[in-house]
Amino acid sequence: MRNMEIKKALRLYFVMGTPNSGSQDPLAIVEAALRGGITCFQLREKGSNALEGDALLGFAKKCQALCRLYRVPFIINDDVDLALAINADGVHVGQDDEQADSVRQRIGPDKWLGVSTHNAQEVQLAQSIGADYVGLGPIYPTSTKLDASAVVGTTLVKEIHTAFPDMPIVAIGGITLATTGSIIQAGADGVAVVSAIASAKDPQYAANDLSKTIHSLLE
Ligand SMILES: Cc1ncsc1CCOP(=O)(O)O
Ligand SMILES: C=C1C=NC(C)=NC1=N
Ligand SMILES: [Mg+2]
Repeated sequence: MRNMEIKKALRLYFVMGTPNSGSQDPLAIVEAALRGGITCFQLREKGSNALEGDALLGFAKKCQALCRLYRVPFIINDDVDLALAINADGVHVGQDDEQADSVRQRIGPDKWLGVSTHNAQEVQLAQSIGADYVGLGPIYPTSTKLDASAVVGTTLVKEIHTAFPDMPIVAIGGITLATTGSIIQAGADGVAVVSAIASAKDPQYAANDLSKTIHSLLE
């Protein structure tokens, strides 16, 4: 059943773009994260000196090839054209991006559609347009997304999970190994992280620690 497949994929959801890789080789970080056991990868190419055009297309294809090797879903953030061009497994859009319902028209029923949400009203809207999952956050303060909205905390995770028991929920924003357990226990199906893996001195090890913690809490 698709819903269960998606909930499992959300367990350890790595989100990254080349600007998040510091001085490291971004593709090496993606591969290390895959080796460490991430369950989903999202290419979120945003911010200063983000790749564009052919450079972005080439990098996206390399990430997609790695994800295929590790049998991990490959999601593109915001850029629906890119997602369609390379036949990504899905797209993730924010509240301010192309209206999620027109995205669903463009990508069709089989690709995954994720929507960023910050409150119950936005989750309700996402559900009504057929989102496959919601990203909920920022749970904690984050310096990765410069225009993040107000911190919501794990209380909202519990609230949304209770109000929308079937909606797959991935929490995002300032999440670390230390806070992952309480987020899962609040009812999230998984955690989405950028810096906890991308900025780790050993991204594979960081991903593996997160994976072990999450899988110790979920059957
Ligand atoms: C993309 C996004 N959306 C809400 S917070 C965030 C960034 C999360 O980055 P980090 O895991 O480093 O706090
Ligand atoms: C903003 C976001 C929220 N949630 C997820 C999963 N990805 C994002 N880019
Ligand atoms: Mg966006």
